[in-house]
Amino acid sequence: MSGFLADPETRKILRAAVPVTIGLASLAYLAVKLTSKPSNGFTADESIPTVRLREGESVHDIEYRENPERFLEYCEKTYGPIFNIHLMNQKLTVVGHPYIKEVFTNSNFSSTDAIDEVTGLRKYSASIVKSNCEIDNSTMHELLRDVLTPKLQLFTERIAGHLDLTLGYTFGGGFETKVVDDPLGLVFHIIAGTMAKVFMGMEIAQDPKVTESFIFCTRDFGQMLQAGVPDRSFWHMFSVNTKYGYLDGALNPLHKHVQALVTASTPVILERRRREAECKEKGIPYERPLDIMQILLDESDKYGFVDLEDMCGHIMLTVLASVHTTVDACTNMLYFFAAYPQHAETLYNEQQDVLDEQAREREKERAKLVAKAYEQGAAVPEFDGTDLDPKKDREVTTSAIRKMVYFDSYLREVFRYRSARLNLAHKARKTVVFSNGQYISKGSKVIINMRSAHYNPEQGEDVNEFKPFKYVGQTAKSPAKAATDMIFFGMGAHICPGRFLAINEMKILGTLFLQRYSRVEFKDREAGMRRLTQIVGEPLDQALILTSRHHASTEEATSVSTETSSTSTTTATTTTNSSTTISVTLESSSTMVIV
Ligand code: HEM
Repeated sequence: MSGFLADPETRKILRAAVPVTIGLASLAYLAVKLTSKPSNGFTADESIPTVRLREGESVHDIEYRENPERFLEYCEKTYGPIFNIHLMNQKLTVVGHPYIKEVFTNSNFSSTDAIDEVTGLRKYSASIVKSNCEIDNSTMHELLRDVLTPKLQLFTERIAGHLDLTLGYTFGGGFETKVVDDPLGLVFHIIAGTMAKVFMGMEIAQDPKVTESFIFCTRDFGQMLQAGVPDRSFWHMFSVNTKYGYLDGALNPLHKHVQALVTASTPVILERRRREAECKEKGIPYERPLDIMQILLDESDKYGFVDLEDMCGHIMLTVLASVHTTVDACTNMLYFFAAYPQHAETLYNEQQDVLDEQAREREKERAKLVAKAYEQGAAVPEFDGTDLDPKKDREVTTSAIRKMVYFDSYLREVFRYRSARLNLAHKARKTVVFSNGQYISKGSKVIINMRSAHYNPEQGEDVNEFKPFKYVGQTAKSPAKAATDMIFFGMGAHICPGRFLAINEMKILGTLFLQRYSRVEFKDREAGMRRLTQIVGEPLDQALILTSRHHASTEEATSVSTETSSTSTTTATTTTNSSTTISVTLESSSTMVIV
């Protein structure tokens, strides 16, 4: 797998792909950014003010791009919570606090309609599934919400294991200082592999083609959706639609990714079926593999999946919604580590306390069992290879992750702080009247002013400051909880059903990352700080410098050279903050540039 990423051609493609890759959430952004189709026009409600254009400008794009947060703040102050703007070739009504909830919770507003209008998304996605094709079908939402999320804790060990392993070979062994030029590309690789294991299962995900599809399907889909954008001629659109949309979508590039999943899964699923039948025959319980593929198999009657290809099509659609968004959120989290190192250190201290406590509890358990055996005159129990194996004492477990309440608060604040722009367009299927009497006429589009929810002065005086631990101890303010002051994952019937998985992955990745690196810095701090509030889908292209925890305790740590030195391998023993002695293998003693 690391070989796959090390291939320079692949890395080039990946880097080029990243700015245009899309997940469902960023589709909304692209939908307004990339369209060449004329907008249907503003709502007919003339009481909604249209923001005045600057002299010599015919749209609001330049002013918005110059400083989105400042532009929105000015508009809110001047025009109130609801106003019209002409942005990205669209006539949009911006809806801000306190009316945002009325968009998310009214089924006559559809974000998929808004995306579909400018990308033709539905045609392409419907062509890779055979069941559940009707508009607004919520099969995957229900499956993720009702079946995956309750089982999420069972995935922690697998996620942690994979992340730990891949962090090692993508970001490096973890004990050198490095310049990572393309953190997004590396996180893409790490998260796509993790998702492949959660979605497809351990055996199927071993096939490198599966992870490749998890990485590249989003890029291919994004490129396809943009295919008709620059040229609006009838014949151009005709050829684009023929290629991708009609002929049953035969040339839809998602098909090859679905086929890759089908090919990798077929022998494994047949074997699972065989084992299940065998267990039934022998009257012994069948231990169901833990992955979304198995969930789909088990629920196929309920949800009407037709065959394996259909299931892989459904998985592929979920991959489009999940991988890029999670990669983006994880990379953005690393940027916050770089922007506010003092807070990252607080997170590290919290994890060490939690893991120390876990280790002490496990030690107590072992001592109890030994004492009992001693009392009973039995042999002293061996713990190696059992659940209480001392080697597992400091593993990142579900209960450890749950106890990291500073991390929960941190993530919520990252989500709040970063989302300060316009996002998530919705189209009105019928005329919708807001509680203040203003209305959006049928066919018009609204876009959510995330800033007005997340930077609302009602949240406290310091909304412009990043205060990551202000929610500690407030269970109602968990990062997954939607509220009028937290709409990072949307709200209402379509709220992101994968948010618990995404947050789990972020906490595990963050924990393992901070175990390895004591310092994360931007190569170009000024440019990096500007990336903190990028919305999902905009490029996160700032290089990071990582200093290993071990390295930080040596003199070399103070200087970061740009040269690559020859590698020497030494085995050493070091002591962590938690006073646990561990053996480490040190490779290369100075800076490496990962390209
Ligand atoms: C940090 C990562 C993620 C972010 C920021 C994110 C964000 C979002 C947002 C904003 C929406 C639209 C909500 C709305 O319209 O109200 C959404 C929908 C969705 N997300 Fe996520 N998401 C993430 C991760 C995931 C993951 C890991 C999965 C799957 C395991 C997933 C599956 C979905 C699905 C299926 C929908 C469509 C829900 C519907 O229309 O009913 N997402 N996501």
